[in-house]
Amino acid sequence: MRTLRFLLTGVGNVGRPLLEMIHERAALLRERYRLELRPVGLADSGGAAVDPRGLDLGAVLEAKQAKRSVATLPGVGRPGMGGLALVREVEADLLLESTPTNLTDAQPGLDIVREALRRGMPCVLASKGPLVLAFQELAALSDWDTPGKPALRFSGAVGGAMPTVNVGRRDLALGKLGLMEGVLNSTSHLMLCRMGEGLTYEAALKEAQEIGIAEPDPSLDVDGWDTANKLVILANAVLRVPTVLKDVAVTGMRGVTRAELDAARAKGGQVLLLARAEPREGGRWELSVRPTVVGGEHPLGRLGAREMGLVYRSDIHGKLTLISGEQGAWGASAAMLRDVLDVASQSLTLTPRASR
Ligand SMILES: NC(=O)C1=CN([C@@H]2O[C@H](COP(=O)(O)OP(=O)(O)OC[C@H]3O[C@@H](n4cnc5c(N)ncnc54)[C@H](OP(=O)(O)O)[C@@H]3O)[C@@H](O)[C@H]2O)C=CC1
Ligand SMILES: N[C@@H](CC=O)C(=O)O
Repeated sequence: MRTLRFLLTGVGNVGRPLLEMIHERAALLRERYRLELRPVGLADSGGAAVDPRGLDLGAVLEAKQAKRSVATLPGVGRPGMGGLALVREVEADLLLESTPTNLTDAQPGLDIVREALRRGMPCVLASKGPLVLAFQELAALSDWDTPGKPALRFSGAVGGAMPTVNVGRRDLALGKLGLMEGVLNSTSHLMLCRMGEGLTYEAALKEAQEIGIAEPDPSLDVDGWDTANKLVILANAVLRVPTVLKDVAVTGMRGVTRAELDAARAKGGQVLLLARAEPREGGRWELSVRPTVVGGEHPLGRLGAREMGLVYRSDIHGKLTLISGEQGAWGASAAMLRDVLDVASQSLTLTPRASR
């Protein structure tokens, strides 16, 4: 039996279900993977909770359910202790990071992940800011560029449970990739569908917020930036082209009218907030995010309101369409868990180095 001691920064819509899954599936983890995942440090916006013997997840989840910070937990709470201090001061084998995405400076996630990787700690991210603003730097600090360096995984950051990064990078190995198209933001897609059914913009956004899929700042969703973030991550990770946000032409969905939604529907198609990566001369890619009318014959033309999708085209694999149903933040939590298992299977000797 192996024990992996983990830190989690961000205990919100993604972090909470992740802890629930770890708690509820502890027996299955032991039985199937001979693995115990032990939470030794958690941080939210109010501070941290630390226990090297393992925090009581039942008590943690109860506190978060009651909208209390983990820092209020008796005996283990550390009011005011941030994620960075957690990584510096608490010995652990693995960092899980799910703080809010911030496109200004990618903080607090970026410093937390940098510090963890520098200390030799594998990192699993749901947050996109560090990947979007510093992909090449994090790749250089991790196994992404150099085998043997600490693992960096982020499959939950692009499409939740839909295995966009894994399929593109691993399963389409050696393929020369062609046009890639995706509906990668659940919130805007749900909103476009609901508005097509007659809901107002505000009511549609409220539904997305209620199911926990909207960003803490929902302008990232509706203005196309969350989709652009995911396209930047896929371009770096799958297309293997160093890419930053300004390489993407971005138009959000706020300007889409009811008449446009109705017209697309009448023809059997729909309006999608579509991410596209199109190969051009000289190894260049043209990247865009914009509302796009697609017909019913398009592989994503009949995407349901609660679905996301991605179409890869490869010269040797052909066309591959991924569609994931039933969105929800838990899809990203489940993807983080699969990344944890990937890290656990690859690093047979994880070295705790948090106290240096
Ligand atoms: N929701 C989704 O469907 C998906 C989200 N993501 C990404 O995952 C990340 C988390 O999203 P989500 O869970 O929805 O967001 P939430 O707003 O629900 O949760 C954010 C968590 O981070 C905590 N937090 C905020 N600031 C800090 C800080 N400075 N230090 C430590 N913790 C902090 C919050 O604390 P407190 O609890 O005290 O408020 C909360 O626990 C985002 O980067 C998002 O882009 C990725 C895929 C899907
Ligand atoms: N806000 C995002 C959450 C996942 O990345 C979305 O709506 O898709």
